[in-house]
Amino acid sequence: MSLVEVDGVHVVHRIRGAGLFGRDSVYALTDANLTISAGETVGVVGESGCGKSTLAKVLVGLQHPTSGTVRYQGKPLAELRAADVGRRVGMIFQDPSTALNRRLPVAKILRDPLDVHHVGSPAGREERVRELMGLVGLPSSVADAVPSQLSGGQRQRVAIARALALGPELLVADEPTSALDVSVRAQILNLLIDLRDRLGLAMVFVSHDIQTVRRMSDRIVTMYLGRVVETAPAADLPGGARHPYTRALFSATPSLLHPVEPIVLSGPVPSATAPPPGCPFHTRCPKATDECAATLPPLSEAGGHAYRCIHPETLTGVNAS
Ligand SMILES: Nc1ncnc2c1ncn2[C@@H]1O[C@H](COP(=O)(O)OP(=O)(O)OP(=O)(O)O)[C@@H](O)[C@H]1O
Repeated sequence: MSLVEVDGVHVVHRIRGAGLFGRDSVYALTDANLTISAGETVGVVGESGCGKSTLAKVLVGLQHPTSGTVRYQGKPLAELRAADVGRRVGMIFQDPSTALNRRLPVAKILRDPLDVHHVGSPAGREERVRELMGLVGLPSSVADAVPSQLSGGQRQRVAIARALALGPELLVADEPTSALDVSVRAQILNLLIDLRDRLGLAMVFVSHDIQTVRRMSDRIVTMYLGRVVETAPAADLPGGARHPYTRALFSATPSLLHPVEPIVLSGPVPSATAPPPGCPFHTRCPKATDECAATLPPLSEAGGHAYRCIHPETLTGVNAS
């Protein structure tokens, strides 16, 4: 059985706008389907506003689906108690400065989830806090420090330790390094990889940095305008990308090891309040035809690779490494 199943999830926000009764609908996530296996790392890529964070929040229960279901080992997330959610999934946010309570010392931040969910004895919780600090490489000397007394990298280590406090099986990391100094990004990435491997965690890794996502992930999900448009084994990318948008994302951040023919996209991403009919990508796609504008492409699936495109890219084989 899969660890997590995202089944037909839609998230629609109602905002003040020009629509009916002065309200607009923002289609943040449309018919998202995804399974995550135990121990698997799934990378999520796409331009700003394409729904990556919404998907991440849906996975941890911070965003309720407008429709559709998220299941953990077959149980709907909406029916799980908070402690059970915490034992299944932890989340790391982009900016540890805003994600941590700035008034609390590190040890208290890490003890809070254990206290709230009555995990073990008080002495056992103290021991668990020491263990968590060791796990993320924080010296015991910072136990009484508040977040403002720590470096950005140390703050993100605290956030990671807190996400692990209840022993989750899945870690959802939403741009975990983009708010950090370039010099500490690699350290935090290496820490995440090390923890994932030591603890056997599944991971959802959201990032704009497609080359890092490719290196870290088993599978890559490409999102465009709230839709999953391609899911592919990371090892098949970029040369095996079938959706032109995935190919375009890789071509925007070229790699010497994995060269991709440049694809220039026309125009901006359409508004999420009025996604175009048919294929959501057709307004910018160099291969679009009238049919693309008329009909949402069906899902084509083979060998763990799925995409929605009726004019898929041909395989270039440039990904061999
Ligand atoms: N609370 C909200 N109310 C209204 N619209 C929202 C809300 N949250 C997200 N959106 C909209 O939903 C869409 C998807 O947003 P989301 O944050 O998931 O994208 P993203 O891919 O994570 O972007 P980024 O890479 O910039 O973080 C965007 O159009 C965004 O403006």
